[in-house]
Amino acid sequence: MHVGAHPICHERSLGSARDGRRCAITARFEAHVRDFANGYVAEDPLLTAAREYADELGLASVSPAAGAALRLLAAAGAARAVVEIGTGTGVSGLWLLRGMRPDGVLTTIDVEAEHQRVARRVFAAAGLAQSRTRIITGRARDVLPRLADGVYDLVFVHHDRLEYAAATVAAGRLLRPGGLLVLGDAWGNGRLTDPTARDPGTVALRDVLKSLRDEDGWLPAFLPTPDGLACAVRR
Ligand SMILES: C[S@@+](CC[C@H](N)C(=O)[O-])C[C@H]1O[C@@H](n2cnc3c(N)ncnc32)[C@H](O)[C@@H]1O
Repeated sequence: MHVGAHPICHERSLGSARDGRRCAITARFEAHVRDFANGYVAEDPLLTAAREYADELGLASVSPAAGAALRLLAAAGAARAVVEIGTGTGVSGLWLLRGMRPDGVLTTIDVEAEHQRVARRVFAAAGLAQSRTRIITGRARDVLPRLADGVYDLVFVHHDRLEYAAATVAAGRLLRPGGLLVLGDAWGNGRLTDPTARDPGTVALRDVLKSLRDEDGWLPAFLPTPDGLACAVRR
């Protein structure tokens, strides 16, 4: 077991971030940062309800901090055409739509029609016209080849880590030059930086982040929201 002074609290403690243990001060600091980031832009009751529906279905949704970042990114890019892979109950979709141009269309894909039924109700309750969303039921790998090349401003990927690499390749084709790819849940539920985590989903996530960083076609940055957003602009 590693024994050493912790870089943040300078306490000598048994264990370190490396073997998954953290001192109490660091844990409190991390909780404080997470709570501040999630509370800085508060969710409205509709987003809270959509998140609760997701919880009931056993689905993860983007954190409030990640949702606010998605809205920011869509607004900064004046996004009109957005693809989302992983509709869920519509939490991330609603954040994206609120940042997009008023005439923008969200194309959102999910293999589970039941999840999309809830999302459809959430979008309607938000007062969005049906024309603002194109909700496609199907597996990402079957649907993505049917979407047009080079016309999308933003692609948000939030489904199955084992399919993030294929979705990234597809996004390279779908995005216009200057368009933005965002991968959700990019901390891999905390496993990304745990060197002992070698499950296939975590390994796949590390590989896709490395390829985004190292390949010429992307300009990458990692946004450390509580759940992590890996972003890259299509050159
Ligand atoms: C984490 S949830 C998405 C949550 C949503 N983005 C949000 O924040 O509200 C992942 C969703 O991806 C869907 N999914 C999983 N694998 C898929 C695949 N291969 N193709 C399409 N959808 C998939 C699941 O049914 C689930 O609804």
